[in-house]
Amino acid sequence: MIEVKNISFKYTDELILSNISFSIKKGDILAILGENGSGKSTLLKLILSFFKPLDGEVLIDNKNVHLYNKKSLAKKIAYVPQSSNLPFSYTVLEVVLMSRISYQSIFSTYSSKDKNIAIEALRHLEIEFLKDRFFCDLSGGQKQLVLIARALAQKAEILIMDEPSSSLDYSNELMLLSQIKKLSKKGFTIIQTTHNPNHAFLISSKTLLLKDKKVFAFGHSNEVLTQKNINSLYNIKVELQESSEKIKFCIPKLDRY
Ligand SMILES: Nc1ncnc2c1ncn2[C@@H]1O[C@H](COP(=O)(O)OP(=O)(O)OP(=O)(O)O)[C@@H](O)[C@H]1O
Repeated sequence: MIEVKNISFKYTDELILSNISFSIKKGDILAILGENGSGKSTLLKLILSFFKPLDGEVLIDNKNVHLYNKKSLAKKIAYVPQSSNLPFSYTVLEVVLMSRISYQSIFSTYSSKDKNIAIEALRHLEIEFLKDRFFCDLSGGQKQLVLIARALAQKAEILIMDEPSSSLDYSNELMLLSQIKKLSKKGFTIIQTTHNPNHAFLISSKTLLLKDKKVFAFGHSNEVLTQKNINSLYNIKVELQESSEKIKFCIPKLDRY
């Protein structure tokens, strides 16, 4: 359903990504991990068609992303940016309603159906009470939840999230992971970048590790997130253990520091 084929990319002279290939299916949750600056956000933006790759292509349902028009692509794929500084001087409800623009003709305004969908998305994330607040007055975590609600209201089948839980408190972080898992069971495909291997163990069917501009490993999370790979990826020492529910988790060793 999403195929990234041999893409390379540079902003200026220096290559940022080199010959990246992988593919995922409907219902997959893909975690992308790598050091700061390894190109995770750039890769998301290439999938979203914000940039054109130097070489290679991204296919969604066998069609190059650059061949979709804006509205039809917005019905396929929604983006939750790494964002708390977006300068929106709108209410939360208005920010979420922005996602419905691809469902309107040029002259129409938001319908009551659009409003209901926006409210439903806020309710889903338990933040309906924020609907009349100004987005710019919210905390970083609240803003993040609003942007996720905006993506849900877009009703796209693919969600691309850039470190979605980075500014959430522990409870909201777990709520978000559980929501992502539920969405994948409903057939949504989710790609998220994360700095936490435990998030990948908890919910991701697939994991992609980026290192030195290339794919360091890609495949089923439990096969990719080995002790050896995590240690090499970050140049750290971790130990892997397994919970009583057979979920692996990572314990860092601090003696390297
Ligand atoms: N607009 C830009 N112009 C020039 N270089 C850029 C631009 N955006 C990112 N870069 C560079 O591209 C490289 C990859 O950045 P990117 O944001 O994709 O990394 P990342 O893995 O998402 O990082 P982090 O984990 O810190 O969020 C970095 O060296 C960064 O400085």
